[in-house]
Amino acid sequence: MSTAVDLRPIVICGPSGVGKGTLCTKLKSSNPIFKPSISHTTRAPRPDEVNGKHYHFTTSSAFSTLLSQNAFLETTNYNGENYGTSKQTILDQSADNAIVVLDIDIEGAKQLKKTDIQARYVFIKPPSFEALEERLRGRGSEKEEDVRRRLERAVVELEYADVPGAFDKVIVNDDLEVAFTELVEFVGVYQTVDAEGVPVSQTS
Ligand SMILES: Nc1ncnc2c1ncn2[C@@H]1O[C@H](COP(=O)(O)OP(=O)(O)OP(=O)(O)O)[C@@H](O)[C@H]1O
Repeated sequence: MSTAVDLRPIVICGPSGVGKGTLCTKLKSSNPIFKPSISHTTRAPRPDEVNGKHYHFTTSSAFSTLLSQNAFLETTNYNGENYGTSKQTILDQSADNAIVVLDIDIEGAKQLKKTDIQARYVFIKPPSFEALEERLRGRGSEKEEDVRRRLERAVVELEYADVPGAFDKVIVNDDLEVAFTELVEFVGVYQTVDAEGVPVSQTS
């Protein structure tokens, strides 16, 4: 017997360093149905990158046009190039039988809520503020000033997570495996490949 799979995108929010990326990576490697959203970018493709698979490679003027049409949930500028998560891309990927997993900040989530995209919103909480600080410092990828800025932002994000109805599910990422199990249960699609990539079961 097969049950219809809920293809609504999964939005994963939470303060920097809480483990969103770690959980998203685990989710995506547990079942090929989970896909990251394919961003638009103005940067040139690298030799191994395929347009429409790794990114939607776009000219600066096309990017500006999309921006003026309010086509993006969020945009970033990195190394002088623009990157954006397009709402239409999320709709297209969902129509193509993928569950899009979005690791976006709260502002991006608020933007998404204003659209007609029916997503499922998950907030990842640290077991404590001290644990968050420890993880951020432990990762060692940010300068002290940046760590402080991220922690200040975390206070605001954690407050927003407590607003009734802001998220469909709040998961405390204390033990990673426990948090991952909670995430999988919420999403309702069980793993088809184990950590070695060996098939283990079908979707629920
Ligand atoms: N449950 C956990 N217990 C201990 N450490 C963890 C746990 N989950 C993740 N980590 C570690 O915490 C650090 C931050 O995790 P990660 O980079 O996934 O966070 P993030 O929320 O994606 O951050 P950012 O938003 O800045 O990208 C990493 O070093 C990761 O290995």
